Amino acid sequence: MIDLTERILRQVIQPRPVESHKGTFGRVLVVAGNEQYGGAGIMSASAALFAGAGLVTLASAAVNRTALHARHPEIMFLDWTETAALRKSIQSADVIVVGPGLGLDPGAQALLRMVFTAVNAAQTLIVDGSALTLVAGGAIPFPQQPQLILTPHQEEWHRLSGLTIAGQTVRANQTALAQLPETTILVLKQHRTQIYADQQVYRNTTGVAAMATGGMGDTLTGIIAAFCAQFGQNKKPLPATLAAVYLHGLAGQELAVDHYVTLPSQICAQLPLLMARFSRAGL
Ligand SMILES: NC(=O)C1=CN([C@@H]2O[C@H](COP(=O)(O)OP(=O)(O)OC[C@H]3O[C@@H](n4cnc5c(N)ncnc54)[C@H](OP(=O)(O)O)[C@@H]3O)[C@@H](O)[C@H]2O)[C@@H](O)CC1
Ligand SMILES: Nc1ncnc2c1ncn2[C@@H]1O[C@H](COP(=O)(O)OP(=O)(O)O)[C@@H](O)[C@H]1O
Ligand SMILES: [Mg+2]
Repeated sequence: MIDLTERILRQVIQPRPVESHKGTFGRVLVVAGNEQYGGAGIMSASAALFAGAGLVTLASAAVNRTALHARHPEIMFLDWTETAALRKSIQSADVIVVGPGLGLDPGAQALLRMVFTAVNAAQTLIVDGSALTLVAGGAIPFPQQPQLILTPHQEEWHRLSGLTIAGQTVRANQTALAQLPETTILVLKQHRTQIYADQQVYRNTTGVAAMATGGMGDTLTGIIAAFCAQFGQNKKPLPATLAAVYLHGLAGQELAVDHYVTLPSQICAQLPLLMARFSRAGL
């Protein structure tokens, strides 16, 4: 087990090239947030925006449009029942997040099937929340083509792998991961999140109990997405993922010095400050 340190941030977060534009920093599409869990989609997309993705689109239940734009007009919005437009949006994305607040009803199942069918081998697909629970149900297999990043909490991993929380040992987790598409990265969230990839296991050393608030995992998906979009090119999604997990915890930890609880929106606001600090450290 390799403990993550600040070094991963200096290694991954680079000063922005002078000759650049929004397209340089990647296109993230977030498919998330039904009528009940609209906040999940908004938090994931907001985190992608604050973590530096060049263009962010949220595909969600139509009712979430105004709430999103009242907070962040920078994020584009798509009604996820507009299937042709959604398919087009999937095709032009570099990184897709699917699942936070998606729900488990037949509409959510159809949407998940559609996303899994439309993604291609050049893309990164981050699967979280309800989407993991739906796959665990057995009727919708993970796609083989894209780079998969799964971000279950321990109960979601229980549903997916069949391993009880007490049975989630390193060896058992590695064996379960070997049943999934070959290059899958597993981010197994808990108070000290573990990341499994390439036969290796990493342990996050940041994060505090002040972060135990609904929406904190939704927020992590957006940070991973933005990091893969900006820094995960040339088939290097693993360092980008490790840095995103570390940064998410560090933001919460620093806030917790004088905040008893830390909200996802506060974590987002910290991200550009921390990224500036660590990109300069690399100079
Ligand atoms: N504002 C919004 O829109 C929000 C929308 N959300 C969306 O809601 C959907 C459902 O997601 P969900 O995570 O809330 O529920 P579910 O999948 O039933 O899992 C909970 C069960 O797992 C257990 N558990 C065990 N270990 C655990 C661990 N380490 N971390 C966490 N849980 C752990 C836990 O144990 P217990 O609390 O009982 O001790 C409980 O029995 C999903 O799409 C999500 O994206 C949320 O993000 C919230 C904000
Ligand atoms: N006590 C804790 N210490 C450190 N990190 C925590 C703690 N509680 C929660 N977190 C972090 O918050 C996130 C929770 O994810 P998740 O349960 O999926 O939340 P949600 O679905 O509500 O967005 C994970 O990244 C987890 O590591
Ligand atoms: Mg979650």
